Amino acid sequence: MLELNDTSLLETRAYVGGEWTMGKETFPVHNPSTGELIANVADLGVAETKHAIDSAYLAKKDWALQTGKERSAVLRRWFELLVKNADDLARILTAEMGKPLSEARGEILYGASFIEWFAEEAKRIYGDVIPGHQRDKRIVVIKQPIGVVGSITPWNFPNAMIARKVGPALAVGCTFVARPAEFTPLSALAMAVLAERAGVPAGVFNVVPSSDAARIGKEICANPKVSKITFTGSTRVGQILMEQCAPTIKKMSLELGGNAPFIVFDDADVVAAVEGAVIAKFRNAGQTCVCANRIYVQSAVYDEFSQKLAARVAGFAVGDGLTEGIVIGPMINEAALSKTEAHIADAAAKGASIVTGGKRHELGGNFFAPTVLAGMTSEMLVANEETFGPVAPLFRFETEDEVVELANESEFGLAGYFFANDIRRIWRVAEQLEVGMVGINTGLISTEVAPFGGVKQSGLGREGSKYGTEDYLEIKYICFGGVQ
Ligand SMILES: NC(=O)c1ccc[n+]([C@@H]2O[C@H](COP(=O)([O-])OP(=O)(O)OC[C@H]3O[C@@H](n4cnc5c(N)ncnc54)[C@H](O)[C@@H]3O)[C@@H](O)[C@H]2O)c1
Ligand SMILES: O=C[C@H](O)CS(=O)(=O)O
Repeated sequence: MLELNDTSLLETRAYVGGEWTMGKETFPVHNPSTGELIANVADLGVAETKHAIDSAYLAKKDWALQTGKERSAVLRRWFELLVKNADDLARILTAEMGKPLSEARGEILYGASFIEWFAEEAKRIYGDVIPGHQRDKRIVVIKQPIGVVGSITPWNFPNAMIARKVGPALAVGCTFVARPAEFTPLSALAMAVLAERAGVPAGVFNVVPSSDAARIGKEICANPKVSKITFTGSTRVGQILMEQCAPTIKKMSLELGGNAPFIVFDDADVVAAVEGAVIAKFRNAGQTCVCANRIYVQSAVYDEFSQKLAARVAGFAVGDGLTEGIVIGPMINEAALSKTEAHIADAAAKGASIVTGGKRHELGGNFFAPTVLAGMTSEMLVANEETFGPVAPLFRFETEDEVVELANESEFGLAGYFFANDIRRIWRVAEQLEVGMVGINTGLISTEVAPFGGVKQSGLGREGSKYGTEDYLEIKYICFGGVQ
């Protein structure tokens, strides 16, 4: 049993229209570290999902009529409760997702920071006054909430990926129906417990756990009362959702897959680059959308970098995320392990060498040994697909032009990183990388104050920052005639 200060945060019922309901069915949630059953959670179907959407639709008028300051106060209270309960929320998150407790607590505070940020932005949704085009005309532009937002989110950051969406949505006056990943619904339900305590009105925030992602997703995409879909997950599912939203022309925000290049130039601080690679690659056991997926190292520093990185990786403590000092927790499931194995096998078959790791961990279960591969080439699966596991593939390169071309050889464009000190090179490479976000001499770029998002097939729109409300607003142009 999970040791919580407030056991009421381990909620297994769905939250719809301000009511907690167990529905007719349940589905199990297991701990990926131990395989143990954590809880059986309400398994809502299409009818209940429709009811949640109806509840959000009914609630949207009054919520939008509240002032930004009134909505801000509610979000601020929610933020304060999320922080106050961070330890319990982190334990729930680690239990259902597996990441080390320190990372889970970091995610809770990161997620809360979006609620805090958009509590502030709620008061600053400005319009425009535009000089009239004719003497008797006066032009005003106002911004209004889009309406009901449907949200579908992944298991790897089960708190922050919802917070990054529900924060701006509620701030501007939208209402929200969240369908969390089937592996990790408990974090979303705990957020709903605290939202209710914070005074979020009934129907404004709804959580619809379900084991049938495709069926519930179809309802959310097709329902005409839903005005917008915000999705975080794989590019493959993002494409499905785009097709399903076409008949009703829904607005969409998509935070999709990545294949981040991580480049170490010969003028880099190699020790700093190793630490940057550790965080950019192995955070959440590599199960992060902005993880370094390809590590390019210029020849002159290749041997030093690979030796230092391998030594750090070989020393990682692997185990249950609830255990103090663990750096690498379990992968989410067998499919994740198999994909990681397949990428390593493909690389080895094409000439790569395993510097450390390279196989399932001796702990068994969902644990995988943190891995460094050398001698990588562009023909390998790892170069072209998102591994989403604790594998650091090293590619050697000679020139700046060569590595920029290699880095951009991907249909993905979420994040990219490089370590260098020549300011002219830094500007050249930062401007040329075909990504939405660039980390220079750092492996950790995620923050609520900056616009998070990608280009190419990594998504549409931005989350966080002053730009984060735009995706939840409609612009209305009002023309006053006859003014003389
Ligand atoms: N860009 C970002 O901010 C970001 C953040 C986290 C994860 N991701 C990406 O997400 C992927 C890993 O997460 P995942 O395995 O949960 O991705 P996924 O696309 O398999 O699942 C994401 C969510 O969509 C649901 N889903 C799956 N099939 C669906 C369907 N047909 N219709 C409706 N919903 C469906 C899942 O149940 C889950 O809740 C990686 O590609 C990663 O890069 C991106
Ligand atoms: O998986 C990617 C998420 O966006 C996590 S983070 O925002 O990079 O921390």
